[in-house]
Amino acid sequence: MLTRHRLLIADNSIFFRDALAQTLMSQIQGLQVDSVKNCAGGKQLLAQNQGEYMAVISGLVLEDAAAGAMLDLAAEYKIPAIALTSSLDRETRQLVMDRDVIDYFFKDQDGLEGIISLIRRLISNRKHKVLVVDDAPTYCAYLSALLERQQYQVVVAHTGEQAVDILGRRSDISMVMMDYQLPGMSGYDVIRIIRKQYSSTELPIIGISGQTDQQIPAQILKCGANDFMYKGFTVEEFYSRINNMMDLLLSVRELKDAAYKDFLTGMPNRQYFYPAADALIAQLGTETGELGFVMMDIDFFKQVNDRYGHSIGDEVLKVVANCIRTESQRNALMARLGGEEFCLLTRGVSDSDLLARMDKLRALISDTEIAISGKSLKVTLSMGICMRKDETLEDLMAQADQALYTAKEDGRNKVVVYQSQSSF
Ligand SMILES: Nc1nc2c(ncn2[C@@H]2O[C@H](COP(=O)(O)OP(=O)(O)OP(=O)(O)O)[C@@H](O)[C@H]2O)c(=O)[nH]1
Repeated sequence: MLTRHRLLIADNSIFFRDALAQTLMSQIQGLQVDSVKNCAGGKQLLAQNQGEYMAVISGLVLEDAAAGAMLDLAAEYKIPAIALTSSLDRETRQLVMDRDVIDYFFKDQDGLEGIISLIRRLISNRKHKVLVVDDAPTYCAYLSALLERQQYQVVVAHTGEQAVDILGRRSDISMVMMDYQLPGMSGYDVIRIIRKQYSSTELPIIGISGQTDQQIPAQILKCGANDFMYKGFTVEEFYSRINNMMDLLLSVRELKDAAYKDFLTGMPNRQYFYPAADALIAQLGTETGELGFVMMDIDFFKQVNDRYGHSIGDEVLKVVANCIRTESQRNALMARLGGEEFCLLTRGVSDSDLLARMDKLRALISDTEIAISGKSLKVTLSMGICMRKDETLEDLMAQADQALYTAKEDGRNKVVVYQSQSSF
């Protein structure tokens, strides 16, 4: 479902207002923009639509109010404010920075592009949690307020032990801001512990220090932090460093997605699957937990391509992948191994449960009417299952493959469980 976001623009120039609103709406999906020419109009909309606006973009000077009035109004409603200005002399810059604005832009083409990327960033920031680690509650509150103004979600820890505990329990933290001087476990120790679990591109850490000792940044960076700031930073420096770090994180995630996700179905690909499956099997170690491997293959898929064309074949692959995803999500590692072949590795699912779930999936696919470009078709899926303990991935796959071969030989649209020679 598309999430909707709403913005308020206030500016004297109808030309700039309209250009900005149109460009933003055309470039950012799901964005709704209201625009007003003065502070009175802005005041009315803010009162009418409380809790609706993700940001206010306002000219510094509006025709009916003192300079910066609309930005102050946005701050009263706790809405991030972005200033528009035609000049940036020392006095104007001070006027902007004295307010709770998250950024300022010139009213020109560069400014327009800057605003678009900032709004995109704010929308993206909403999905990210930053862990702030500082023993001083007032400083924690200050950092949290700065981060929340950029729409980040904030999680707070007051000691190193708390930070380690939070990161051990939840993997949804995107970045850590860490004061190095903490009671008990030091910031250095915490960073070293974090780095054993997460690399610097998986979880960026920005070290912070209230002391001006020049040894501190070097030591923090050597322990594994990505960046460092002294507590006397300016707001612009703070946002630049945070945003640079978030850009790095997102670029790495994009690269990983491109390398490990099948571009057609969005499922993990074989490059992702093999090491992840090896790790899952190794984790099992001496534990006595059931391990199941399912090899799946769409029946007569060549005929689908031959009869309906390759692009419809692609759509069929997506539909089948979605069925596999929704029916197999619990305790499973799944992948598109290639072509019309998918696989599933389960852990801790009993033999009878796995067989029942796979048969339900088989029935779901054979019953699904796939409607594409005015055509309607059905496909079936054959599956081979191997349910064993103490097997290597290679053995599991070979045995499931053998069972899949039997399912195809027996007429397809079947789930066959591998039987070892000794059980005959
Ligand atoms: N549309 C589409 N077709 C693909 C893709 N990858 C592989 N194929 C096709 O999948 C078909 C697989 O055909 P076969 O291996 O002969 O198997 P089958 O027709 O499914 O027959 P059985 O497996 O024996 O039931 C080939 O025609 C491939 O070209 C893809 O990404 N998109």
